[in-house]
Amino acid sequence: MQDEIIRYESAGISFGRKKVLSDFSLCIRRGKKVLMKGKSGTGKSTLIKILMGFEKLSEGSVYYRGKPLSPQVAWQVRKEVAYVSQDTDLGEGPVKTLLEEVNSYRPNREKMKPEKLHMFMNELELEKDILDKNFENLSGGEKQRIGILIALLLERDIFLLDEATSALDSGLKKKVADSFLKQAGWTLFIVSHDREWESKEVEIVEIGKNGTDHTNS
Ligand SMILES: Nc1ncnc2c1ncn2[C@@H]1O[C@H](COP(=O)(O)OP(=O)(O)OP(=O)(O)O)[C@@H](O)[C@H]1O
Repeated sequence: MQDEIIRYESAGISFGRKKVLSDFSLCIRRGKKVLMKGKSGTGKSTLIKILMGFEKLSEGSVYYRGKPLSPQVAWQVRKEVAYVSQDTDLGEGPVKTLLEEVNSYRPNREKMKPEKLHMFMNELELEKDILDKNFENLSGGEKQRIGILIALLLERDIFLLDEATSALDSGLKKKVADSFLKQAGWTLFIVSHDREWESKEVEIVEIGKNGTDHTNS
């Protein structure tokens, strides 16, 4: 299908002898919002890392825009998709400098418009003076919001959000979730334990304890 963005087919994940997930199938089409829920350790984060090329499937297949994942396709994913990981670690240095560094990667160049920066900072309730602070010294919730800020500044329309709001207070979780969910054109693959993501726009996929097997396609 032309509008297919991500598809797992009978995917299985093992680490050594430990089977984490088996026979998992899921298709995410353009504009869909999918929330993956399930107990800790069921392989949710790993499924996302596989798309980025950070981990590999042990069984089955994964496709991006209809193409089986290969190192080249994983590279395409990294250029086209905004990924917010569970713990945003950008190292040390002033936030402003880190944002400029992100901007220096060729595919993202000229994307960081100051007016956008201020609009997104406002939405994320980030004060201007955070730009001069050392990233390392920020709170967990502030680091998380900088991760989301970067994802938004990249102006992409496919997002992989791995516990992107876990350290935020409930009001802010809701605000962030709503601002992502209202974008009809965005494709969202969300891993979260936060209830704030559960809304009518979202398809919920439950992953079982021993690797369940969700098929929606
Ligand atoms: N590189 C790795 N090497 C060995 N084991 C790993 C590796 N990555 C993940 N695991 C293990 O695989 C299991 C699944 O991890 P994963 O982070 O994908 O789970 P999760 O469903 O996202 O959990 P949580 O909800 O706690 O974030 C865990 O038991 C984890 O310890």
